[in-house]
Parts: sequence; C-alpha cells; structure tokens
Amino acid sequence: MNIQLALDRMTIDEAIKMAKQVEQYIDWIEVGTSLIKEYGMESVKSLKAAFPDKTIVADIKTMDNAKYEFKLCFEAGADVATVMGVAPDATIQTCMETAADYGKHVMIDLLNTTEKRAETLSETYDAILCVHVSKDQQEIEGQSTTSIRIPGNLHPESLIAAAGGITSKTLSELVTLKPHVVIVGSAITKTAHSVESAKQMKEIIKG
Ligand SMILES: O=C(CO)[C@H](O)[C@H](O)COP(=O)(O)O
Repeated sequence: MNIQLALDRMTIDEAIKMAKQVEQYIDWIEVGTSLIKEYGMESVKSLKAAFPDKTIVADIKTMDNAKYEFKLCFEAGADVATVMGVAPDATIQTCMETAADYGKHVMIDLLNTTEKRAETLSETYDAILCVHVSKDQQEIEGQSTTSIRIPGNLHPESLIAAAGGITSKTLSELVTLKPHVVIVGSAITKTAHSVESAKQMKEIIKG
C-alpha cells in the first residue's frame, strides 16, 4: 500500500517544502489540480526535479483534449496522470495510448461515475481506479472518508486508489479494503503537525 501526498492550495515552493518535511513517510507525490491550474506544468516539473525518485502524479483530471494534456504531463516529468471516469471513452482510450507511448501510467478518477461505468472501466483499462469523495461533497454535503466504498463489481486485478478527506482515524478502516494507494492531502498539509500526521499514517498502513 502506498501513501500519495496530495499537494493543493499552496505555492510550488510551499509544496516542495511540505513534501521534503514528510518525504520519508510518503511514497507518491500528487501535484494537485489546484497547483496545475494555478502554476501550470511548472508545478509538475519542479516537483519531479525536487523528488526524482518519487512517483509523481499529475492530477490534471482530464475531460477532453487527452493527447495534448497527457503529453504535457509526461514531458514535464509525471509518472502518472489522471483522467475523469465520466470522460468520453475516446478520451480515456487516448490517455491510455499516450501513457503507453511514454511508458507511464493512468489513474482514472471515479468521481460521479455509476457503479456500472466503474465496472466497465475496470474491465476495459489497465489503469489505477480512484474512488473519490470530492472537496465539495465533503464541505457542502458533509460526506467524509467513511463514504468511500470500493464497488464490489470491479475487476479483481484492478489497482484501487482512495481519496477524499482521509484522516488517520478513517485510514485504519480504509486499509482493511486494501487499496493500492491512499491519497492524503489536508490531513497532512493543512495541520500544524504534518510530520507526526504523516508518520502516524505510515505506521497505520504498515500495520
Ligand atoms: O483530488 C483531490 C481534490 O479534488 C485531492 O487530491 C484529494 O481530495 C485529497 O485531498 P484531501 O485529503 O485534502 O481531500
């Protein structure tokens, strides 16, 4: 199981500083959608330059224009880039092909997909599938990590990621579902105790 540190709503320098502090407790680094929107591919390039040995995930959340957006991510140094599961099949297929051209990987964000769509995606694509409770669902609808459910109908060999307001309290329950990646942002980056929080999470996933 891997911890993916999600870096959002901060500057590139703050993101690098944060990741350096908790580097030993995390496995993958996510250049969050907010960083990509605010700073563009410079954010991906800078994080890869600062952490050449970490898996860098560009959370670009592609919906269209797949080849262009995925090329940008991989040429900037991303190892994984994200596409929305609700995107057209042509878009997801193009993401898969572009990733294959670069020897890189795709994460499909299942936000707002139906169980049927998630099942089809898991059967069709060799990608990481991310079950996700969004920021707005957390903040406006009051949903939390406990709403994270891995649909039982996914292909048994699919690699699963889970994201959305994960805390050390809810992580203990989540690890029993054995995801390949747990994506943690605010519980590490928006607390005064980032190092302790990351260390505790690493201990939880080690069991
Ligand atoms: O994709 C995201 C937002 O769309 C975040 O990466 C994800 O939600 C993790 O961050 P947090 O733990 O703060 O919810």
